[in-house]
This record gives sequence, C-alpha cells and structure tokens, in this order.
Amino acid sequence: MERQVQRLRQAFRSGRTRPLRFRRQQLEALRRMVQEREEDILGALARDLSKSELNAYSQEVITVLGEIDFVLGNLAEWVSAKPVKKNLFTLLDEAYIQPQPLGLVLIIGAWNYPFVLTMQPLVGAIAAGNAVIVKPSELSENTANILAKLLPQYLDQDLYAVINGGVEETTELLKQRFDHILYTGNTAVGKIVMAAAAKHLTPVTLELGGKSPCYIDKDCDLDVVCRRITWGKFMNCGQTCIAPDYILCEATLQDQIVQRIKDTVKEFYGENIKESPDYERIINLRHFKRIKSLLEGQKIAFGGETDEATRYIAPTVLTNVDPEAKVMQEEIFGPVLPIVPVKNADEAIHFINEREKPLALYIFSHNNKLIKQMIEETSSGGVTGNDVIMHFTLNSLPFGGVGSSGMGAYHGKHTFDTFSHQRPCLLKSLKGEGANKLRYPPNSQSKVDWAKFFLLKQFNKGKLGFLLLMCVAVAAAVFVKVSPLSVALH
Ligand SMILES: NC(=O)c1ccc[n+]([C@@H]2O[C@H](COP(=O)([O-])OP(=O)(O)OC[C@H]3O[C@@H](n4cnc5c(N)ncnc54)[C@H](O)[C@@H]3O)[C@@H](O)[C@H]2O)c1
Ligand SMILES: CCCCCCCCCC=O
Repeated sequence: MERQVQRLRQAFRSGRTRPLRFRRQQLEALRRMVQEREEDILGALARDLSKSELNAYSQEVITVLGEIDFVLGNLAEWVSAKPVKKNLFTLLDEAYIQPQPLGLVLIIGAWNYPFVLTMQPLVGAIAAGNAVIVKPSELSENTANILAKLLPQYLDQDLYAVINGGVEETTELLKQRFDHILYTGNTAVGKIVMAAAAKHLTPVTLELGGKSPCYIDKDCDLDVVCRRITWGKFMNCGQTCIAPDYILCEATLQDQIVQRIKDTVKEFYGENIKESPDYERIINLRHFKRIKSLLEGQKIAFGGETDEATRYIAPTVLTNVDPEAKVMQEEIFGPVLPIVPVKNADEAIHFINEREKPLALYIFSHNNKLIKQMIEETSSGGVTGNDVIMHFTLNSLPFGGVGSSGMGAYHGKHTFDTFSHQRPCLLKSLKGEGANKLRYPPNSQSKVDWAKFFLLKQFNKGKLGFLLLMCVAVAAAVFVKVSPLSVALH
C-alpha cells in the first residue's frame, strides 16, 4: 500500500496533472467509461441494493454525467488566476489568487449510493489536478469491484487508483500521508478518519449523517407535502443520508398525514410493494436487524412488515413517538418514519436545537416567513423548503454537514475548491523602493501616520486636508512612476 501511495505521489510530482488539457482528457475518459459501461455499473448497483436500472440511472448515473458536463463547461474559468483588489501599497503590483492542486487525495465512499458518492468527488479531484486514491465501501462490493475494474481501463493508471477492502485495509491506508481526505459515512468512523488525518496534518472533508427533521406546518397543502415526503423517505428504502428522518407536526395533523402517506405509498409502489421494481432492499442483515429493532414498542400506523430472507422492510409510519424512544436516538437509515407531535413551530425549533445538528432540515408551509424564521433560528448542513432531498441535486449549492453531520462541502465548483489550494500571489517590481521606506526601520510617528493613511480608514482628521493633498501627490507620482515619499519621509 505504501508503495502504491508513493507511486501516485511521484506521478503527481511529474506535473502531468497541471495542464488543463490533461484534466479535460481524463474527465472525458471518465464520461466515456460511464456511457460505454453503463450496463455493468447498473448491474452492480442492482446486485448491491436491488436498485432497478431506472432508479440506479436516475439516482446515480445522471448525477455523475451531469457533474462531468458541468465541470468540463466551467473548468477553464475555474483554473484561471483571479485578480484581487489592491491597497495603496500594492497599487502598481500584480495580485491574484491561483488555484493549485493539493497533491494526492483520498476519497472514501459509503455503500448507500456507492457509485455517485465516490465518482462525484473524483470528478472534482481530477478537475482540480490531483492524483487520487478511491476507496469504495466494502459493503457494496459489486460496485466496489466494478470501479476497481473499470477506472484503470479509462484513467491514467499512474495517477488514479482504486483500493478495495474493509476496516483493516482502510486503517492501513489511513496511516499513509495524503494531502486531503474526503470521507463519506457514519459519524463514529468520521472521528477515526479525522484522528488518522491529524497525524499528518491532513485536511478533511467529512460527509456524515444524522437525524434530518421534517417540520409540517398546519398552513400547507398536505397532499403535495406527503407525496414529496413519501418520495424522499422511501427512496432507496430509506437508506439516504438526507432522507427525512422524522416528522414534527401538531398532533391534530397526524392522522391526515398518515392517511396521505399510506395512499401515496400505494400510488408509488402498488398493492404489493415487494413486487415493485421501485422499492429497494436493506443492504445487509446487520442493518436489517438494527432497523427492525427500532419498531419494538412503537405504535405502527401502517407498514411494519418485514422479511429477513430478502431483507425487506415495508414503508412504515409510527405515530405519537416519544422523543426518548430508541428510534429517536439514532439515525434510522431505513424505511421507518416516526411522527413526533409538537405544539407549534417554536417548539419544533426548540426540539431541533436541543439535538445534534442534522445533515438536512425540511420545512413545509405556505408561509414563507415561517420557513425563513426556522432557517434563521436553527442549524443544519442544508435546507430544502417545501420539498426534500432536492438541494442535493443543485450543484451550485455546497453539499455538506455541520457539527456532527460533517465538515466541509462539495458538488460542482465547491468540489474543485475543496481539492484546490487557493494560492495568494503578489508580484511586485524591484522599482519604487522610495515608498517602501515607510515600512523599514527606524520607525517614526510620521511613518505610522502614513501607514494609517494607506491601510486604515480611521486616521487623524486634523491632518485630513494635508493627507488628501499628499494623496493627490502620490497619485501624480504613481502616474510619472516617481515617488515623492522618499523625500517626504526623511
Ligand atoms: N453526508 C453524506 O453525503 C452521506 C452520504 C451517504 C451516507 N452518509 C452517512 O453514512 C452513514 C452510512 O454509511 P456507513 O458508515 O454505514 O457506510 P460504510 O459502512 O460504507 O462506511 C463508509 C466507509 O468507511 C469505511 N470504514 C468503516 N469502518 C471503518 C474504520 N473503522 N476505519 C476506517 N474506515 C472505515 C468503510 O470501508 C467505507 O468505505 C449514515 O450515517 C449516512 O447518513 C452520509
Ligand atoms: C433525483 C434524486 C437524486 C437523489 C440522490 C441522493 C443522494 C444522496 C446521497 C446521500 O446518501
């Protein structure tokens, strides 16, 4: 492993990733891979998560293809140096920010969207000019294997590698030195990743989870609200990092919400949900048992059927859930939706603020002012008002958590920035040494006054007229490229 890391680092040092043309070629090759090997990719996702071809394509492949197109359309602008504003000291100089690659980066993916959660960061890491190691989740082993097989066929093998393995291999990998690590997965392992990265002072982006609340105000269209929540909650069998984890609403709304979600489940998945190609399965037995145990002692309004052999758990809604219940203590990450009654929006805000900061927050109301107030008075990784999940799809928005739901963000230009160093560059001339006497010893009150004039807004008002005059003089000097300060400061 150490040798492989060294090999990639050496290739990065060769400078091959620097030219824009090279990065574009790699991204175009990646796009070709997704297009030409679509069937293999969809097959792997079906074997891992029972995702239908259509669902896998619309949830994962489209996002990756869209990201590549977006990056290719904008990369020339992103890599260019960005001139910045100057002060009076640097008026004649060149000042700009030059984005530069960080070096060798590690991307560790999760199993629930195993294609998009490794490929989308990879697109941005390549765009930013880095060498990359991708470590897919071992739990979605078919997707992990297809990535290990396909990526080397399309990408430069000296610069990009896939390393597969579980805890042991990842632990070993994390001993190596990287220039950035982007990890997607649960919060407990996020801490392990951050501790390992700290040994090398490696910066991290942690895409973690949490319990994303969904507040339903009484002033809204419940038919629409429940259809949107049903879609986002039961998509991928509830195994979505930003799925609405639980509903907060006034007690009187509960029955209507239950009925509408029940009707929508029937509309989406038919009478026999098990037969629906649109309904996935739980990833493994451990998670199946964990989710099933969350139902114990709960009032099941509908659903609750399970089948261990196929790891099937029906879309399930729980009512009048006690905030202290087990189902409210951990991220559900399955098709179980508790409803916790609250008196009003203020109590919902209080409820949210008493708990760890979630990855997403959803607020449904006709009242835009209420939505803005809840955004203002709470914290979460992201927010969608009057819908769920959709902020993930807009790559102009940074996607990431806050507090225990993560740190840093990616998607679109934000991924490019995450994997770049924004290098500040100031290019001065060796001329104009007269003006520099202002900062050279010995210091004097007059030099400090001048420095205040150049750098601060507050300076001695008594000297204003004189300073303005001097300003005109400086401007004139700049114009003729001769500085009077060398005289004035003596
Ligand atoms: N924020 C996001 O974008 C996002 C996306 C998907 C999932 N998630 C969150 O991830 C969680 C579910 O994923 P998971 O954690 O079950 O996925 P997982 O089990 O696939 O783990 C994620 C990665 O961590 C590695 N890993 C596991 N244990 C490790 C250890 N001890 N040391 C080092 N590496 C280790 C795995 O090999 C894997 O690559 C949920 O909390 C979910 O909300 C977040
Ligand atoms: C159109 C819907 C796309 C949904 C993709 C959701 C990915 C979530 C990643 C976290 O689990």
